[in-house]
Amino acid sequence: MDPSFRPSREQLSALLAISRLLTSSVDLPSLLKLIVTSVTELLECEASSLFLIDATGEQLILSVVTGPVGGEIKELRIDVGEGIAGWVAKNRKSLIVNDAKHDPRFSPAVDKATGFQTRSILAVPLMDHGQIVGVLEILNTAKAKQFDQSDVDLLSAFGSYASVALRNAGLLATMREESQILKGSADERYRTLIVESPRMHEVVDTLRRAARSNSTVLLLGESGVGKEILARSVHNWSPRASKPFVAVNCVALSDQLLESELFGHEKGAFTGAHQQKKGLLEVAQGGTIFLDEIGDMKPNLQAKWLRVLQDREFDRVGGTQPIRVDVRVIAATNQDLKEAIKDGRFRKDLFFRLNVVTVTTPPLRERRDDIPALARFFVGRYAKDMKRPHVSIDPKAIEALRQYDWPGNVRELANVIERAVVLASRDVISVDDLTLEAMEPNARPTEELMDLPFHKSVEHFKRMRLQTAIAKTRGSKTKAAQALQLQPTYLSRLCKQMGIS
Ligand SMILES: Nc1ncnc2c1ncn2[C@@H]1O[C@H](COP(=O)(O)OP(=O)(O)OP(=O)(O)O)[C@@H](O)[C@H]1O
Repeated sequence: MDPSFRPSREQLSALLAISRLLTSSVDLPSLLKLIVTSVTELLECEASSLFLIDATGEQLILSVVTGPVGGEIKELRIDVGEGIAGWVAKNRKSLIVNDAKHDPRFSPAVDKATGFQTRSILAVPLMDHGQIVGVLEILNTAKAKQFDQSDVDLLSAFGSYASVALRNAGLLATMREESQILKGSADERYRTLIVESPRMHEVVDTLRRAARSNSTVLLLGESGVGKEILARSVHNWSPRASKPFVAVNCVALSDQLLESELFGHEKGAFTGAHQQKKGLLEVAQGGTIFLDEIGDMKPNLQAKWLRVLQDREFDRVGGTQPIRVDVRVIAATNQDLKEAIKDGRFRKDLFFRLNVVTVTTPPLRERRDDIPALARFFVGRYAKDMKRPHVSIDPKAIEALRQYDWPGNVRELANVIERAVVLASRDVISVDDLTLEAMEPNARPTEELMDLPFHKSVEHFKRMRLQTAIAKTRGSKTKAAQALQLQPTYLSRLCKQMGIS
């Protein structure tokens, strides 16, 4: 999105409302629908369609369209580079074509599938952490309206919300797509591990040694300290590196879904189980399975995991034949498992099975020597993502980061830097570009929000709603989620992303 884009008041409040709507939708199909219907309304166009990039990154799948044929599109895949959407995906640039029939990039294949007769079209890329995830198109068929730069700006702003909402809802879809899971180990965000402080060197030394064996590893530490990146590193250092790494978040899914995702199911095991399906454990065969937030696993599943850890075998849901697996298990939690055992929430025998190589990653405030290197690393990453290659950070800003307490740890630091890279008006990020105070409950009046730059205002607003709701319920995220009409798991994810502890 063009950083100089200043939406009108009406556009800003429409975008805020849409952002709320999109972030409160938790399942992928309804989110997709919501995206195309709200963008059609916001941009006052006749129709819109959304393509998502497939697991190979080489094709776009037409995922949803508005208009008369909305519900019943035939599956359509186009190559990256083909047609308008393909051009946008390939070049990662928005494109206006006001006379589609005479533009050589236009391909009639999409019109055929959607039933549209496209006259003018505007398409923008949907990006997430520097990677293209899809293309959003709006179009007119009968109307003679020409799209212009103001439409590009508004659609791009909308697109950045849509990408975040897709990232949030994508978790489930990702878990269902085996190829995506396998690709997960190459995820950009987890490729480089920064280690500077003596305490992190100790952690890494222990884990490197453990990586050579098949021992179960238990990673403890506050949210956002880097447990998942360490788990992926253990996998990469181990002899299993060429095999899959499968990450499973134990709180993101309902009990029943988590069980069938993990263990798979036989045909007819429950309503909707039309065919046999492999579970993630089988997908991880020969590799590593990472159980994130294991402290939140329900007792019934804990018992099944105990069997996997003891005997390396399990049954599919509805199955009678035990299946043997060869997987290395890494588990992580930010909970005090000993407390959880005392409260009867966690099985003691499972804890003993997990507690083989146990490593606690210290919070960022206890290893401040990591902060400068991490900050520079994130500046480089986001500068590349935002196509601002000359952005750097002032030593005084680094010092301010060193002094801060980081309740949300490395994730919070990454968020602060991302915001600074997006919003900084000059090429050197200064102390003023860091929104460290934003961690305080913030009650800026709406009027004041309207005067902030676009990204800042939306983020302040979201943060304010979350913090106020959590404060009102004296820290109960479940009650706060109820008050905000969000799923508790989704609220937890939002808090995590924004570094709200
Ligand atoms: N040492 C590090 N070097 C580079 N990036 C890091 C490092 N530590 C954490 N990060 C980045 O910070 C973000 C948060 O880290 P990660 O997801 O591993 O934390 P976590 O402890 O698993 O969090 P949670 O408990 O909330 O799941 C990720 O984007 C990760 O890539």
